[in-house]
Amino acid sequence: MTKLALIRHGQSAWNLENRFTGWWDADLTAQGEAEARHSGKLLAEVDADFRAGFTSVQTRAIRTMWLALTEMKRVWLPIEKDWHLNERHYGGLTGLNKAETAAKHGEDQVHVWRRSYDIPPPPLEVGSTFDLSTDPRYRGIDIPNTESLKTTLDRVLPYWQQKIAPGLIAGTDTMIAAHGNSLRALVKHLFNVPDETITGLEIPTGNPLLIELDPNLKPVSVRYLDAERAHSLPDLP
Ligand SMILES: O=C(O)[C@H](O)COP(=O)(O)O
Repeated sequence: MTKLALIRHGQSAWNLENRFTGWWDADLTAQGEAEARHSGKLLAEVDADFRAGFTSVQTRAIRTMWLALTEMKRVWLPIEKDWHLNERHYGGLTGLNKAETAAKHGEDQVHVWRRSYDIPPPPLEVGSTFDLSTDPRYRGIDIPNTESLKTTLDRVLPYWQQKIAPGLIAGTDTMIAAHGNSLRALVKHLFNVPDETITGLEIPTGNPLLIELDPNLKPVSVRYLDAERAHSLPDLP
């Protein structure tokens, strides 16, 4: 069985401040760094031979991968960074405090923006402080101004199929360090989770989700490595 480890980055500065983050490049907090190292310690104990890694182009995911690999003594792994694994773009909500936004627009509206499958938040205004169109890492990329979980899946999936799946089919144990919603999209695909229930899946920061895949990439087992910080798991397909 091939092993796939999905790691949501450790706590970021904006997770701590409870701000909508999306594509904004918030870095890890000291606690986030500790969570990333702990992920690496847990992964080092797994009976696996990780030989490939993928991250987004966002600092918190990249550094989570580095810190985990350092603990695993595997900094030599080839790592591919790609924006297709970025967090879901939070549009015009980027930078706002989640609790203040709920107080202003109501809990129900904020829940729709955060957890509906196909309703995106309002778009980011052109010229906003959080506009990343001049960021060199996105040169030549038609960056979105908002995304739902559905449109996130629409860009994660081709990348998975073209870049990640072939290695897994060939038997390469693989790590992905990414984000709450890009990983949620991937789990939806792998476990055939229906649109209505995927939004209930919460992946904790810095707790690797270890999935064993058969040669058709069908999951045959799934568990969080840190059982004490585990959340509910999707049913096996
Ligand atoms: O982008 C963010 O703010 C978080 O990474 C994920 O946020 P969510 O829990 O609102 O999906």
